[in-house]
Amino acid sequence: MKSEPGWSFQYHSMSHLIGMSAGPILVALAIGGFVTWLWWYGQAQRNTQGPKRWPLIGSTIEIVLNWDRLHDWMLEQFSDTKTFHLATMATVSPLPSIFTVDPANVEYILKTNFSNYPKGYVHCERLRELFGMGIFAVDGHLWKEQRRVTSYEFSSAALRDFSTVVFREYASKLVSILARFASTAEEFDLQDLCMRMTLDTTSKIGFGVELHCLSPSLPTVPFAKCFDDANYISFYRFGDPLWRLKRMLNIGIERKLKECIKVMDDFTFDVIDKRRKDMAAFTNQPKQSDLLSRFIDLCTDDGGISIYTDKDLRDMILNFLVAGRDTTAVTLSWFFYMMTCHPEVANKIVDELSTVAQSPAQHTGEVTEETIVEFSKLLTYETLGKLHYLHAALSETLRLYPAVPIEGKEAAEDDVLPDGTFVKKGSHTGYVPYSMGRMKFLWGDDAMIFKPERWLENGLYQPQPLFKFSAFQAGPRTCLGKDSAYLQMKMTAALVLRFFALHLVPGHPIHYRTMIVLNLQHGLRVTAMPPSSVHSSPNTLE
Ligand code: HEM
Repeated sequence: MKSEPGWSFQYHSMSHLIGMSAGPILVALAIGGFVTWLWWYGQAQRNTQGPKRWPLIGSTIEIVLNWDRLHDWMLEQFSDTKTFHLATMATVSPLPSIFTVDPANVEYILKTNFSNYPKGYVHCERLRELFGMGIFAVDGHLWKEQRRVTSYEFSSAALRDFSTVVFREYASKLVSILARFASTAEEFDLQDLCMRMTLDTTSKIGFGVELHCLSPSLPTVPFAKCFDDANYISFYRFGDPLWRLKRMLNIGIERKLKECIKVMDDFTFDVIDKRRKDMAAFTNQPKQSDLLSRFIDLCTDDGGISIYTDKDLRDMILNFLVAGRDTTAVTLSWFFYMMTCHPEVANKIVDELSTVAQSPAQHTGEVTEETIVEFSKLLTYETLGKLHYLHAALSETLRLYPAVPIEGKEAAEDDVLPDGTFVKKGSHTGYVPYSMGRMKFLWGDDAMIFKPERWLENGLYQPQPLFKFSAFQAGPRTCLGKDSAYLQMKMTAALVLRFFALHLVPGHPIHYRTMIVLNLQHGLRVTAMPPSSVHSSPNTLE
C-alpha cells in the first residue's frame, strides 16, 4: 500500500519528538516518580513498628546486612513493639513470619493453643536426614509417643546416677587438660574443650560408647567431625533457597551432608548391632545404664522381639546427642566468658564451694590427678543441689546467652494471639529468648547487667516464670534435659573454678555465630592460672 506523504511526515516528526525529546523527559519523570515514592514509602515506614519492609523483598536487605549480628538486630526491632512481622523474599517464605517477646503470646503458642503450633513441615523437612523421625523432627502422635518413652527414661534415678558418674569423670578429664595448659601458661580454646567434653558424655550416656574426643592429644574424631558438619549443613538449609536443588544434584554442601550422615549411620548402626547381640548373648549380666541399652530393653516384647527397629533407635540416640551436646557446651562457654569478665562472681562461686569442700574453697598449690579426684568425689547430686549461687549464675548466663536464641513454630490454622496479632495459617510464628532475656519490661532497668543475685531470695534460688525465662522452652514440649544440663554444668563449673582463674586472651574477639545454637564464632581463647587476687571489671555486657 502506498503511504500518504503527509502521514509519513507526521509520523517521522512524532517519532523524532518522542525519541529525541520526550524519551528523556519520560525517563526523568519515571525516576523522579520512583524516588518520590521511595521517599514517601520510607517516611511511612518510619512510623511502622518493627523492621522496615519493602514490596517483594520485605526486609531481606536489612536481614542480609545484619546477618552477623542478627540477634541484636532483632532486639532493636523490639524497641517499640512486643510483636512484629518479618517479611522476606517470597522464594524463601511466602508469608511474613511473626516474632514475639510477649510472655502472654509465648504461653499461648507453647501451651494454651499448643496443638495449633507444631514445628511444621518447613522445619521438619530440613532436618529430616540428620534427625530422621526422632523427637526433634516430628509432630503429632509420633512426637507424643517418643516424648512418653523418653520422659520415662529421663526421669529414672538410674539414668541420673549414671549421668552423675559420667559428668564427674569427664569434667575431671577437662580439668587435667587445663592443668597441663596452665603449667606452660599456654592459651587454649575452652569452647572447643567443652564441645569435646559434652560429645564424650552424651555418647557415653546415649550409646555407652567412648568417643575419646577429650583424650590428652585432643584428636580429630571422624564421628565428631561429621556430627559437627551435619549439624551445620542441616541448619544452613533454613537460609538457603537452593538447598533442594543442590540435594537433587548431589553437589556442594548437600553432597557433604550425605557423606557425613553415612559416616554417622555406619558408626551408629554398628553400635546398635553389637549391643543387640551382646544383650541377647549375656542375659545374666548386669544391665547397662546407657540409653541405647535401656531403650532396647524397654522396647523388647515378651517374645524377645524388639519393638523398635535399628533405624528407630538410631534416630532416638542421635536426637539425644544433638539435644544435649551443643546446648550444654555453649552455655558453659558463655558462662566461663562471664567469669573472665566478672571475677567477683567467680569468687562468690568459689566461696560457695566451701559448703561442699568443708575446707577452704579455693585450691592452692599444685593441681594433680589426686587433688582433682579428691575434690570431684565431693561433687554429688546432693551437694551440687546446694549450690544456689552457682545455679543462679548459670541461669543468668542463659538469660543473656540462651543456647537456642530463636524458636519457631508453624500455625496449623488461622489464629489470633492474646495481644490481638492475626496469625495466618502456615505462618512461621516464633518467640525470641535472646531478646526476651534483655527486655527492660521483663527484667527491669538493669536487664543488660550480668547479675546472678536477681535469681536469689535469702540466698535461695528462685525460678522465674517459665514463659518469661524461655531458654528451655516451656509447655508440653519443654526441654527434657534441663536438670541433667544443670547437673553437668554445675559439676564442670565447680571443678574448673576450684582450681583455676580464667583470663581471656587480650584482643580475642567475642561474638556469636548466627546459627540455631548460640556458639562463640571464634571460640573462647583463655589462659588458666592458679587462683590469685581477683580484680573486678565493669559489670555490664558492653
Ligand atoms: C543448657 C542446656 C540446654 C538448653 C538451653 C536446652 C534447650 C532446649 C530447647 C529450647 C528445646 C526446644 C527445642 C525445640 O523444640 O526446637 C529443648 C528440647 C529438648 N531438649 Fe534441651 N536443652 C539443653 C540441654 C539438654 C540436654 C542435656 C538434653 C538431654 C539430656 C536435652 C534434651 C532435650 C529433648 C529430648 C528435647 C525435645 C523435647 C520435645 O520436643 O518434646 N536438652 N531443649
